[in-house]
Amino acid sequence: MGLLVDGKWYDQWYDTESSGGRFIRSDSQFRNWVTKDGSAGPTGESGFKAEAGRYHLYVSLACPWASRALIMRKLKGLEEMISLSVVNPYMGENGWTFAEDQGVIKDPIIDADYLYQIYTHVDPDYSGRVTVPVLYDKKQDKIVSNESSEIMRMFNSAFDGVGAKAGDYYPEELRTEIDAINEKVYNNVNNGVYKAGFATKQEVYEQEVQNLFSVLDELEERLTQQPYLVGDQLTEADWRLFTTLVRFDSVYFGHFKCNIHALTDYKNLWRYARELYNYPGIKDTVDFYHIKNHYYRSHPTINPNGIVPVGPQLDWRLPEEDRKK
Ligand SMILES: N[C@@H](CCC(=O)N[C@@H](CS)C(=O)NCC(=O)O)C(=O)O
Repeated sequence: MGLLVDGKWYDQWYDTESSGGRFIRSDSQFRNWVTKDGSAGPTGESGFKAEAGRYHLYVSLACPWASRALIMRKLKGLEEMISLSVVNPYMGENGWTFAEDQGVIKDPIIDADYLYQIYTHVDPDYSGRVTVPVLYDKKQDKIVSNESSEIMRMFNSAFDGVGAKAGDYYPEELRTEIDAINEKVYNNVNNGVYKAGFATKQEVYEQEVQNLFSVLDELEERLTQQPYLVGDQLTEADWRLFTTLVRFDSVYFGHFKCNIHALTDYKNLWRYARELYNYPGIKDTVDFYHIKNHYYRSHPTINPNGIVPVGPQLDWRLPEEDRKK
């Protein structure tokens, strides 16, 4: 794993030394928005109009952030409209690569070997982390965005006039509630597992893992009252939680030591996670080979020998009698 400094790649692990053993995620730098008419979005420049065939999405099937974008692309039926590349699950000294493996989809734009070449292609002096997802504008040869939460929002509505499927996962009247739950889930669950897993001090790890499980307990309780995080309707808040839940027992429980409980110990959350997994189209976006091989092989500081565990054996099917709460 590494990063770019003035367009040059350096192989370097996260620095937790200067932050008291804490993992601090850096902010994404490309923050433009695809909009219906090409006007500027909440951040960034104008000039990215929603058009079929114009944009390309780079993802890792292992990555929970990239998976959010992939899920929204699926839900909104944008597969034909927005082309896709998938990186190799192993993220080593060159970061994400397009080396051949099952499920890898090569880069059609510059036939890059490494994802960082996409970043330097649009900005030869780029400094920062090279992350997925990346939404790329083939018309202007620019990166639109490398921030998954914003790519999700664009996919949710920007392409509605050019043939996207119906469905609004961020409805106006629920936004305040969605934003509030997203904030809590992001800090304690989505990023919480990373904060626990990458902590390099015992007390930091313990605190992060406690925060994570206290929020999972809260969510478990919430799901006794209502089927989804924000009431009766599926929203982006559910899909954002889902990408962490689906990786939980296979990776975060063991690799990131988030092991106070397994997801399968939570009656409601486990049922809910399976319901979302079995939602039309969603399981096509989940690849346990990429998920397990990425995490267990790419983090030598926490799993130096790179052994990928065989289990756990999980049954993601949801029997008919469990479908209704
Ligand atoms: N805030 C970003 C985070 C994306 C992110 O951190 N992706 C990880 C993969 S799960 C990555 O590419 N990491 C490479 C690195 O940090 O060098 C987003 O939500 O899009």
